[in-house]
Amino acid sequence: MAITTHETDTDIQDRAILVSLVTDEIKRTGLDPEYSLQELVQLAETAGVEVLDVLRQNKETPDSRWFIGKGKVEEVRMAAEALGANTAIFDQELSGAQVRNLEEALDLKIIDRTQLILDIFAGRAKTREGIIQVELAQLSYLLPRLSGHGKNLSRLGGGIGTRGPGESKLETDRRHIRDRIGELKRQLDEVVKTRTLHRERRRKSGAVQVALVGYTNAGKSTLLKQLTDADVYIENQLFATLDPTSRAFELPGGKEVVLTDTVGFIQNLPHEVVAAFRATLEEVNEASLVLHVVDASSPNREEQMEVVQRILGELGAAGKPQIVLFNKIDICSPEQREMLPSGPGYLKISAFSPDDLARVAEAVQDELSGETLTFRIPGNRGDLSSLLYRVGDVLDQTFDGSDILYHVRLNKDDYEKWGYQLAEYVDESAEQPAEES
Ligand SMILES: Nc1nc2c(ncn2[C@@H]2O[C@H](COP(=O)(O)OP(=O)(O)OP(=O)(O)O)[C@@H](O)[C@H]2O)c(=O)[nH]1
Ligand SMILES: [Mg+2]
Repeated sequence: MAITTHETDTDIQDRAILVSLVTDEIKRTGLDPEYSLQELVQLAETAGVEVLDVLRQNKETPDSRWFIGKGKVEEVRMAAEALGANTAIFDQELSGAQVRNLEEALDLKIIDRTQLILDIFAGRAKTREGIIQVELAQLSYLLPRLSGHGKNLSRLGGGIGTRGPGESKLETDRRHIRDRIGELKRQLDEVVKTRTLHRERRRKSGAVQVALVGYTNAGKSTLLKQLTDADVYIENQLFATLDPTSRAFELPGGKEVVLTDTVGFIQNLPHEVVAAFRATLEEVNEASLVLHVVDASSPNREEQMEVVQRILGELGAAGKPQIVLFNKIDICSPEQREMLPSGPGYLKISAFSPDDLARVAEAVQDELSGETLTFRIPGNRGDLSSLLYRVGDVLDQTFDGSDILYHVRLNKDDYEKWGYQLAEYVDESAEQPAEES
């Protein structure tokens, strides 16, 4: 099986040349290819690969045979020879034919970004669900890339080490892989059913779900640990967490919610991966509140936030109430702090500051229990006054000329339902300024 075999090859250290091709299409996306490449270096190191060199090429369109241009292939070959590389890792997705042609031309193991990510996942998966999902993603990625024949076929799924699904040579047969995919999907359905039952039970017991989401390495697991004393794996590397962990989390008012840590997101997260990890990521959809953890110290903070919002959208969770936690504020430069947006829905925190953790707990409580607003209702609008009493918890009322000022605690859902009638009567000047760090 895919996961258990990788130990055998760890003595053969992967020594790699990284390659990035910047096409016009990539330029049009506006994404920074250098940032992607930096990340590829981190991913490679996380996978235990020694990075020897990084080569780049600008080209209108990819070469259909080798992806990079012929001259560049020669350059990679010479660099590999000079530095003693045994692997080339491409930052963009390669077709099956391109992999085979490159292998032939370079006599190196050829891996692309997606395979590298899946390989890291394979090394991390601990739960049954995680293991099934990784293998499913690997095989879904591999299948359309299996065409033609040859010795290279079995190496195609090899990945770093031998964690790839191609480890067992027999499994490189297409039909066999299709069968296996079917089997894995069935197994996953079972796991999903069990998970759904658990969730149902949790829901019936009235437990409210809060999900920690964010870019990989933002500090999600650290926050779960700091907030709940959970014993979770924390590492300064990409994709430290693969399987979701849930812990009870007590809010200041004594109410308990369930806080869930999830797999981190990354740019260019391949579709196969999102699809395969849907079961895990379902947790996010079940949540009443999303805590979006951001590494505020990252120079790529904004891109990372966009990636997270886009993937939340793909999961159908874009409209969830969200609190953005700008984490790692302790290592931000004054300029970085200055640039951070502020206001309601944004908190600047360090996961290591007890005061900040208390503010997170307060914010979660406020968000879940609603907010206190002041309404200025004209004295002749008895209908609105009674609506306020119906949908909210009126804390006090004072008279101001011909108006009545109501201080009301509103439940979020109710306010969303009725707020359109009341919105224009919110008295902004009476609001508390948003809490700031
Ligand atoms: N300085 C500082 N470091 C932090 C803070 N929060 C987390 N870290 C560090 O950031 C690194 C990543 O933390 P994790 O909690 O593993 O991050 P994650 O979001 O769970 O990452 P993945 O599971 O890989 O997606 C670790 O080295 C943490 O110690 C913080 O507030 N300040
Ligand atoms: Mg984590």
